[in-house]
Amino acid sequence: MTSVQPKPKAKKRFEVKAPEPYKFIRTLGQGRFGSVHEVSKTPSEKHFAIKILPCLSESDFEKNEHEISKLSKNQHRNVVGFVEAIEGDAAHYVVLELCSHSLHDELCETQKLDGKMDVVRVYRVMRDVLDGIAFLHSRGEIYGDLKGSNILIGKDGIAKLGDFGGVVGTGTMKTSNSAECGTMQFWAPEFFKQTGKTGKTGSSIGSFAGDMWAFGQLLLEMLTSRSWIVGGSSVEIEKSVLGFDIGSICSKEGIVGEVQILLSLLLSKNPSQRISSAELVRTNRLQSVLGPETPLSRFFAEELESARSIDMAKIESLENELQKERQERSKKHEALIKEQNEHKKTQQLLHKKEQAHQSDKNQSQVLETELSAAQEKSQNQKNTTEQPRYVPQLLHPTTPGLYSFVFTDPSHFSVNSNEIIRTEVGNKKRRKQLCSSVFLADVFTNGVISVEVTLLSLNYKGDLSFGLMDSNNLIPEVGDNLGLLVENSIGLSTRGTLWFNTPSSDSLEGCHPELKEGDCVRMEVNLDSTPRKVHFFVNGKAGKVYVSGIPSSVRIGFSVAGEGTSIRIDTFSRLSRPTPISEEMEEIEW
Ligand SMILES: Nc1ncnc2c1ncn2[C@@H]1O[C@H](COP(=O)(O)OP(=O)(O)OP(=O)(O)O)[C@@H](O)[C@H]1O
Repeated sequence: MTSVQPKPKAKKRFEVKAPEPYKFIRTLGQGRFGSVHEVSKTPSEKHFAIKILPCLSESDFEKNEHEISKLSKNQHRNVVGFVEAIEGDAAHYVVLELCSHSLHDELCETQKLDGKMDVVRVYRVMRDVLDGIAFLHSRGEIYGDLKGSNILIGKDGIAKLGDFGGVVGTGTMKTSNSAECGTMQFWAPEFFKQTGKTGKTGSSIGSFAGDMWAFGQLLLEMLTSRSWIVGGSSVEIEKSVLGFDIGSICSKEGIVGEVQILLSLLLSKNPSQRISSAELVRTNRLQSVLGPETPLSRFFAEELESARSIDMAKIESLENELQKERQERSKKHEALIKEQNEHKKTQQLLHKKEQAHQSDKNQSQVLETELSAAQEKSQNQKNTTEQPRYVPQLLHPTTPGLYSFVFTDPSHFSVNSNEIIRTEVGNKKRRKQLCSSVFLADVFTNGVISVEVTLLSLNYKGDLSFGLMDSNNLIPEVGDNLGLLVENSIGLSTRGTLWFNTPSSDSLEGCHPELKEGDCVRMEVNLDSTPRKVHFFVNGKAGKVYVSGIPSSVRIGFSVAGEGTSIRIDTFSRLSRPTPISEEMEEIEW
């Protein structure tokens, strides 16, 4: 019997088949430069996404290597997870974390239903995107292709930047080929270089300010549920971008106050007036999409009404004034505390002296031995009752150990996995250690949150404070004081002092022993109890006091003064139940 030879198929340019040990499951999408597929890995059966980038020429090879290198070197909570890259005969296979959908899908769904996206959802997604963009910008990288289909929503619900084909470092020129330079609908006006003929594009596409324009377009699209850049051809799109006027869109859509200012700062046609990603993170302006209006936003809205344009200098000077006022107040507060502490010390010394005169020396020795034995006994008892009885649960279960941060000034820190190192101390001319702060990106409003850190390296006594602040505060500026540098904050300093920058309490010395390198500090914030509470543990031992009446929404972070000081975040979890507060602990009101 002769076997029938199958007719040879026409040779494909590259095979849409997964490389070993991956098995093809289904196609997820098709981009301009490659297709994306869901695959499972044998033998674990874990699912991933594989992006197939054809590699048919030298220039394809370079472009693919560039994308892979940018993605693998810039891993972050808000960047799609890179697993590995496999070089095939005619393609590069990039294995990625499998995400559930793109922001573009979500926007299409909302538009189909004729609805508007919930503002909390808008805020959450855009804050994730901003953190990702700010992270890239802090490393001198431009994202270059921000749009809904490049924002992927992970299985963990976190928005991440995907598709690193557009990423370039500063100083790198991009080609003028629009197919390789992001998507025209998201191009900033300055990228359309008018040469007399419309449709001609500039030679350098992509800048930090260009990323912020695209961020603004995306935010506007999410808030209004429609895209404002229209047109089917490049000429029409160019016309639409150059004629774009955020002022008239805001009045048409009834967008006022802080949100209008935010959009105007992002969608300013002048790139030098556009807000930077670092400034947007620092000022926390994005939070305005959540409303409600503040007196400051009303002031700005009135200003806008009359001027119809944003006076950047005025905004900056207002913010500087506000900041100065805060710093003055916090200096006064600190001086007052110092004075009170000095007074307390003198009083205590006088009291001790009096006691020494009155008592018999021998009797006092007997008493002291009895006292220390009793203290030891009670400490032992305390330790047994304070064993943590909770089941830790990671807040970001799919990316255990990787957290994202908000910095006073990212250039003052370097982050290596969960280790945060203070690299710069600011204005060295002043020969002073200037304090800088770093916060976990999350704002907490409920639950029992436990954050445990190890002090890896301390530069000098009292150079670090670990605590929380009211999330309504702006991220503080670099400054002279420790504490968290702002009002409505508390922190445990490495001197063992509990700092209070609160309306009703003074800082307390000796709450814990002085902290040293290698010590492990845990802060437990209970936002579910009435009143809300926070307490600290050093190497498992609770302090003498706990704080009640903390704000309903808080940020957790550090203020660091010493150059080279480093901390590691060991656990960051939600506890199923709070650690009981011992009756011996004193309650101090916020
Ligand atoms: N890691 C992933 N997990 C799940 N889906 C993904 C993943 N990466 C990409 N996708 C899906 O595949 C589609 C194609 O992605 P790709 O990045 O190749 O192109 P694009 O962004 O849609 O288009 P363009 O190439 O024009 O930028 C995306 O729209 C997205 O829906």
